[in-house]
Amino acid sequence: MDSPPHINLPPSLEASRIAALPPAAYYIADFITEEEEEAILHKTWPSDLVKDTLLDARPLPDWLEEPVTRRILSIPVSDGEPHVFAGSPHGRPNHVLINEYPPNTGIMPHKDGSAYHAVVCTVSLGSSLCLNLYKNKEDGALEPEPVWRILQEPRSLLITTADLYSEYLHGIESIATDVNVSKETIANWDLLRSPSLYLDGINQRQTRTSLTYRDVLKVSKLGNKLGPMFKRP
Ligand SMILES: O=C(O)CCC(=O)C(=O)O
Ligand SMILES: [Fe+2]
Repeated sequence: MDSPPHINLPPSLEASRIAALPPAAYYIADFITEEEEEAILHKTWPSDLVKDTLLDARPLPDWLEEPVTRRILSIPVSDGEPHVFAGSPHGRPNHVLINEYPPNTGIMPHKDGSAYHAVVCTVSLGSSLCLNLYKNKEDGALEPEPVWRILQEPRSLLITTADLYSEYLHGIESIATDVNVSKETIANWDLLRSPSLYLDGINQRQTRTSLTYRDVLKVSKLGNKLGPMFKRP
């Protein structure tokens, strides 16, 4: 499970595409090192007053830009193409949401809405858990079972875009153990760092912290209009 001391990023996101999902989602298991994970977790301790709050600092502090933003911007979507934020209004993420999920903590199925450009980059720290993707029935009600599940390992980067952003909902179950974890049920199984950890079908959760990088379209209205939405459930 040790992460490499140096990170070898894929030559393009295409190499990390989650083929089972509609275009397009990408998963890079080793996006940061254990040392970088530790350093970021240290920064998000409550003393730094950023946990579970909207970080509304511009520009983003160095420890959120380096290494994560720099690496995101360094990977072309495919050969000869620019990075995944090239088409976004600010050309880069300008906003990071930090969420903490102790065991038995989740987030209700939801869509992220029109405040953001439709590219979401999530770095996971500390523990693995499953992100569920849901769709609405014809009548608008939520299908109770997820259509797909993505297992997010610590130090991984997950990128979701396009229809996955606008047409599907995402959520995390409030459970302590993810069950039925297998090649058949996990969309990104072939891209996992350590699939052998889940051969019994079980992921025992520990506290997972996520950093969600997005481009907020209208930065100036952020404080007034969006602030209260970002409290954790
Ligand atoms: O923590 C995550 O991976 C998801 C968070 C999320 O969906 C959100 O904050 O909108
Ligand atoms: Fe979300």
